[in-house]
Amino acid sequence: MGVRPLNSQEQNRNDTFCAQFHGGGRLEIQNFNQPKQFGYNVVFEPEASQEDVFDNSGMKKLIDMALNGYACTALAFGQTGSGKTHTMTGPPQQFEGGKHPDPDMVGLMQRSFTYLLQQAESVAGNKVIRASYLEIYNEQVIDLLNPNQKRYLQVRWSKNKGFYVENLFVAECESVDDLMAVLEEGMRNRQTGSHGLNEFSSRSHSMLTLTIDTEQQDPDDENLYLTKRGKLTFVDLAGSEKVKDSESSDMTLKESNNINRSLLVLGNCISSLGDPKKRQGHIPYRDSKLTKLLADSLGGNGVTLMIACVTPSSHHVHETINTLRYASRAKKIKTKPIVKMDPREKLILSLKREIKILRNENGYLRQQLEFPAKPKGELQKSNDEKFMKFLKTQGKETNDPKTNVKGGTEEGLYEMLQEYMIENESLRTENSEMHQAKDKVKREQQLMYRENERLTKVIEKLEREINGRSGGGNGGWQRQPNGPPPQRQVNGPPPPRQVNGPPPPRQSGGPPPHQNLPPEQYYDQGPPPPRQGGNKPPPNNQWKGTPPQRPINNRPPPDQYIPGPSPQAGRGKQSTPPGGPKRPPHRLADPIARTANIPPEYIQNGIGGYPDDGYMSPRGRPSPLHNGPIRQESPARYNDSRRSSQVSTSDSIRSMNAKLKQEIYDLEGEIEHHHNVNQRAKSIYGSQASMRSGPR
Ligand SMILES: Nc1ncnc2c1ncn2[C@@H]1O[C@H](COP(=O)(O)OP(=O)(O)OP(=O)(O)O)[C@@H](O)[C@H]1O
Repeated sequence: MGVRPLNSQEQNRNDTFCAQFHGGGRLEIQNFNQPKQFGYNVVFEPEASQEDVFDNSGMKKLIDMALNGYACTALAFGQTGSGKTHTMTGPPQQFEGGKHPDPDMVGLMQRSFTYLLQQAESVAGNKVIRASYLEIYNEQVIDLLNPNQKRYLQVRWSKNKGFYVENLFVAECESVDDLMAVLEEGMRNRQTGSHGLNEFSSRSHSMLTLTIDTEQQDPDDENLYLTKRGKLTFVDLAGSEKVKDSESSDMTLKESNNINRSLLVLGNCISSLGDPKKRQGHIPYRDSKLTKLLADSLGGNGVTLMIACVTPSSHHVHETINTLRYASRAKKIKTKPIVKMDPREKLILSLKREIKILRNENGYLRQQLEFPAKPKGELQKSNDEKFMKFLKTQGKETNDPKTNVKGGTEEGLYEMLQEYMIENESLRTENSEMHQAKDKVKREQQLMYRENERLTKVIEKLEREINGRSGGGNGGWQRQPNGPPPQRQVNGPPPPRQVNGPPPPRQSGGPPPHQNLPPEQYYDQGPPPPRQGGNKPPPNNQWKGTPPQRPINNRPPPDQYIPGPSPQAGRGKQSTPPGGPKRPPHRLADPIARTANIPPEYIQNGIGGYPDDGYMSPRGRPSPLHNGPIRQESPARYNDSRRSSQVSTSDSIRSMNAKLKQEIYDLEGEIEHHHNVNQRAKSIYGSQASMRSGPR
């Protein structure tokens, strides 16, 4: 809010000074002894200098925002002769006849030019400032930088730009002098007139617009430069006037009517925008060219500084109160400022951001699945190169407006956008595959955990069995509370024991060893293989000499199994392999290997967990001691999983699983040994008894 001093006319008329200043933006107007209070952000008293106005109006902040890509507007409004032009440009007389303006009197616009150029220098990257200057006179748009053009300019609307003036001359400005020249040229061409209230009255609304393109480095990508298009518009409205007071002639009467009509529309827009209920409804921007061109500044995504100018004269108190009410309504308007960018660059940026997020996600998933980091793909490389090329072309286009490279750029841009979208899509697909694979691995881990728990129980049961047989004394062994039996050699023979010693006391009435164990707990299908000799003692006449005994120490450990079918009846189609029947592999020996899903070349190469040393388990599957592949399903993973780490959670669970199986295997051997000793002892005992009870 700016209150100018009383002018000579007002002083001569002995008008009273009707404004009182209470500080903190509070202003009181004496309306025929009825005080009216108003509050604003800042109130400039008549003594305030032009510098004070520039420093304290928030103009500097507005310029900084424009440099950062926001659309900003400084707009002066108020009654005719209230000091709008004085505030915006300094005294209007200074532009008369090429006079050199007094530096202390220059207004907000000239000061802003200087500040803008200073600030622009401190911003890194390329900057381009362009200026246009127009006026709306009698509801017609005139280019103030190209006044010879006889035609009035059209106000158009586009989805991207909003309302804009077609064919407006735009001057590129590199220095403060260039900007000053634009201002002076426009001010010279502006429609002014003289009337009863102002000798140099503006008869039109003027708009000087600076577009500020700043090319700045993307904080997320040092190779990426983004162009932000900030806008700074200075609006000096024509003043509202009472035709009676301004003593308008025919010509100025028409001007006054147009001015007042457009200001009325502006007032309607401001009151609708300032009312939260009406704001959601229709705002009558289209009712005047002024409001069309101010639509974005008022209610869109811009930031607007409104400077209401009033005279303190009691003679004009009514207009002053109107202006102050107008300003109070305008103060309530809330806009949503956003950074303006080239829509194509914006799209590229959003795609690039999405790609970055997807790449990060991809990297994270790869880490989780222990795949090696993906090298920069061809598509990705070419996209990045194309984008850099595009930016360079854009730069050339900017520097040389005559060069018509737009067609080529458009084509390249379209192609690049398409490729970005393809890359995006492929990353999305790959990521979703990896998510699925991750879920699968998790499920498999859970299965393994469960199986290990079960195997541990089997082992405990077998241990109990052995301890029961060996009387729980020194002959038996105890599992350490945590972990596998310490003394046992996994691939070696069982601990030494007296093979030919007395049979261990058998639990009376207990079943033979294997009858204690539910075979389905640890065998793949069907019952365990028939033991040589069976569980029952053979008839005496069939057993000659040493009873058949399984050579415990010669029994092949599980990792020496050779490929071959199960010796069980009905299961193996081949004959029993040399070296005696082999135990069938445990049904959980390799619960998750799915050879059917593995591509042949993957197996042939011996990559990805299948050993290529020729070792196979009894049924042609990898040994439980080897890590089997678990992630063959996703084709994207064939190549990547080749160097996958051996220390994954899955692998450690799997190796635990293998150890447990080995233990079970050994324990079974031990039980079998006990069983044989038992049988032998019984047969000896039986033959002695028969000798004792024989015919005397
Ligand atoms: N703060 C001020 N200090 C000194 N003189 C001022 C001040 N404000 C305005 N004036 C003077 O008052 C006169 C009218 O001001 P100005 O032309 O800026 O009014 P305006 O609001 O632009 O009027 P119009 O709407 O008719 O164009 C000018 O001579 C100007 O120098």
